[in-house]
Amino acid sequence: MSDRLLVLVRHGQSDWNLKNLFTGWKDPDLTELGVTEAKAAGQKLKAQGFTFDVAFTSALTRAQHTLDLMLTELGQTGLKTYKNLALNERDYGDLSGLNKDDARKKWGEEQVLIWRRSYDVPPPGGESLKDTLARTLPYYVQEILPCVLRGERTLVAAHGNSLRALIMVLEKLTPEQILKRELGTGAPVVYRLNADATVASVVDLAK
Ligand SMILES: O=C(O)[C@@H](CO)OP(=O)(O)O
Repeated sequence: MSDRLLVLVRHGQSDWNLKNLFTGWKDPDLTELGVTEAKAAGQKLKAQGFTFDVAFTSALTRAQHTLDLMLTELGQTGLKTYKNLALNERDYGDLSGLNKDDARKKWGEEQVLIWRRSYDVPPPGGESLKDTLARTLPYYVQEILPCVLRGERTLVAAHGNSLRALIMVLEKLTPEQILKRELGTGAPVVYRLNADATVASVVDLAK
């Protein structure tokens, strides 16, 4: 296989997504809708004929559960899987557990958008996207990318912001461009890489 396939999937809706709470490194599980979204992601990949040789996920339940559900749908429950906190969600620090609308009322729409989507402004006590990238990128380069370049078809189930950090590098996005990039829950993004690790093609299966 010299397909150099890399599929990134954000976990399905979590209990705290539903409650509109900043989540970060807190560890809520999927909601019923999140379970449905994760299964649908697996079914979508299966319908397109994908199978995988290796999977990576974070140390958090919502991503691991999403991966398990996808692998069940794919008929690949025994797949070699690596779990690492390098793929965890961005740490929201003092905002963790706060309601996002309450935060907007308290600090204003613009400040909350800066904390949620800017590249280098961290929320109080937490990580900026740049900080998140500083821990996800080495793991990607050292552990994930070698699998992809060896031709192992690779599935990654992680989080909105840890994946946005990787996508920023993969798609060479500027800090302005990444601000607007949102990832839907349970929406696979399918990359094929060139031998030099640049992106040959990207298909967002949510669209
Ligand atoms: O709360 C979080 O950890 C993330 C992902 O759900 O939220 P946001 O989209 O605000 O970065």
